[in-house]
Amino acid sequence: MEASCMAKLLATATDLWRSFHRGRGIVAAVQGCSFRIHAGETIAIMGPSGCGKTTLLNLIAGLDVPSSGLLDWPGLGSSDTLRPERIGVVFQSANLIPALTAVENVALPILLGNGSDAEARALTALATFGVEALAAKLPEQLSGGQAERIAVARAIVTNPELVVADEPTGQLDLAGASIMVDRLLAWGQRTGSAIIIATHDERMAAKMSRIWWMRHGKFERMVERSACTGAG
Ligand SMILES: Nc1ncnc2c1ncn2[C@@H]1O[C@H](COP(=O)(O)OP(=O)(O)OP(=O)(O)O)[C@@H](O)[C@H]1O
Repeated sequence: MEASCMAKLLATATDLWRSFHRGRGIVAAVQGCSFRIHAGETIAIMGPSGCGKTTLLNLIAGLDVPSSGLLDWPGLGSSDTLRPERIGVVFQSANLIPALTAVENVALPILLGNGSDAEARALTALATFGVEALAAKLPEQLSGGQAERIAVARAIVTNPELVVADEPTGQLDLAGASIMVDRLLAWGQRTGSAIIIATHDERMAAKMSRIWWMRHGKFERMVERSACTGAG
């Protein structure tokens, strides 16, 4: 699905700031960012280490609250009902639960939402990323790249309208990263979901319809390839 300004507005932010106390000082990790995210959009957040990508993703996913500014999810509901149904999250370094098998990890968001057919849906999500054969493995038996594929399967298992992924391909080689992102984008096209990934890899970012370049907590440059420019 091609995103357009007619597409459902999922999230909107105006002059978003997030600061942290560190020692005696304050770090302003996100500084005055404004944007809109529509259904079907694919967005890469790029920029040097420490520029604020993870902090911004955590705000968009409702995992953290801004220090100031407005953040709203008009198409997704209130901030306390966003996850796991409406927003799927891929954390940096996969973050699988060690005591659960791959399929149990992937089924977890469905079980948390009291959904049905959790195992069957988890197997389908694993198959989307070609890792259904790993269903019975524990995280300690997986390579970093396999764990990343399973973490992405977990993020899409509830068919969320927005997927937020923090460096989801860091452990994969170029070919593996490309296949995984292609499968995620194909899933997004089928479902009409929006996908935002933070990445250091320009080849992955080039697959997305928008690129937000960050520096020192601010949007330095926004590259828009789709008709809908949601900045500001
Ligand atoms: N909980 C926290 N407490 C204090 N400082 C923090 C906290 N979280 C992030 N920061 C600081 O905010 C800034 C932005 O960090 P963030 O993790 O968002 O950057 P990033 O672009 O995701 O980096 P990377 O590419 O290395 O993952 C950094 O200076 C970081 O040290």
